[in-house]
Amino acid sequence: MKFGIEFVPQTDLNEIARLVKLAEDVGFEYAWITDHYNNKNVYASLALIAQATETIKLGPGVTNPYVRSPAISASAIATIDEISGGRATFGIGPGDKATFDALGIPWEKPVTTIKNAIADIKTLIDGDKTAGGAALGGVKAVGDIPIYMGAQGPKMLETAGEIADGVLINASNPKDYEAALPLISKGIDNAGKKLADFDVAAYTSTSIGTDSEAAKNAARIVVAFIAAGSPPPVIARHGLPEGINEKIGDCLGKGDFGGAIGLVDDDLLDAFSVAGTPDEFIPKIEALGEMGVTQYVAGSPIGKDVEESIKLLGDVIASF
Ligand SMILES: C[C@H](OP(=O)(O)OC[C@@H](O)[C@@H](O)[C@@H](O)Cn1c2nc(=O)[nH]c(=O)c-2cc2ccc(O)cc21)C(=O)N[C@@H](CCC(=O)N[C@@H](CCC(=O)O)C(=O)O)C(=O)O
Repeated sequence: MKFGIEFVPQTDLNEIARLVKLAEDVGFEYAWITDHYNNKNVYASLALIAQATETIKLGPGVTNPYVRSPAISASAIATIDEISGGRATFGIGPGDKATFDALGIPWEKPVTTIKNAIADIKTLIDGDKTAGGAALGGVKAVGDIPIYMGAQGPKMLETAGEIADGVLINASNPKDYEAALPLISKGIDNAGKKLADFDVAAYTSTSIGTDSEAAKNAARIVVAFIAAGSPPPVIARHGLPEGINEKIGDCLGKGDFGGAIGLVDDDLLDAFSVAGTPDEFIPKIEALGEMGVTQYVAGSPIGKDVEESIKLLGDVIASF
């Protein structure tokens, strides 16, 4: 099992770079930085992290093909590869409708758009010319840059299997991977590739601590947002009460975070996060591995005390 860590670049970037260095020191192999237009810039964040670290691979987790053209993304990730001495990875997903509505960007044919974007980005990173004649000049990737797709829908998962080197799935429970793996495998088979060469990364909401209840409580608000954004089939997949996503969504919509958190019981925590003590973590990560997960990505909130939690995750990593 490989281990990654996710940060949302909305806090002090030098602190994030310091925490990624700590993560590298305790055994994490990947750092993924989320990309939302209303947060700090993902590539500026990655440049700082590249300077602060030596071995950890790093990249957007995930950008999208709508806010930046493939040429701009290719130049940006090739630059990170150059700065980091060949450690760049590249995560790209379809983004979300709410974002593009706010930006006035039409969100059309996401599968086709991602396929075309990845084809152009690969062409440019490889130093070749696109059909339109674009080519990178003053920046050159050090080597191959693995391309991951952020995906959750069936078509997007199959497409990831077909055209990417790995997939980042926003899901924390083995049931989600039981459903996702056949779709990813279909795409891998379509492309004549091997599952063994493909990285299935579980982008999980993580909260670890020495006190189980405190760790679980730290995850409840994040799980509330995930549950509220989960479609009915996902609620049903986890055997959760029908309409719980709407109930939580209503509380969040009214700013009633206490009410939303009050609705997040341990079944919801188990469905949408990995939370508890290190001893509780190990069997949960093993269960994800049994479903075909090959990279565990520790996502928000990571824990009540992030620095302490990264060290505890280091103990978990040491046992794999
Ligand atoms: C588009 C959408 O794909 P999806 O994978 O479910 O999208 C949900 C999320 O993955 C997407 O919003 C991501 O960008 C969210 N996301 C992030 N989104 C961000 O904006 N920033 C992030 O940092 C970020 C991180 C992230 C990490 C992991 C992860 O799994 C997702 C992440 C969907 O509806 N897919 C369906 C339908 C696809 C579709 O539109 N098909 C049409 C069009 C086909 C065509 O396009 O040609 C058709 O069949 O006709 C499907 O896959 O079956």
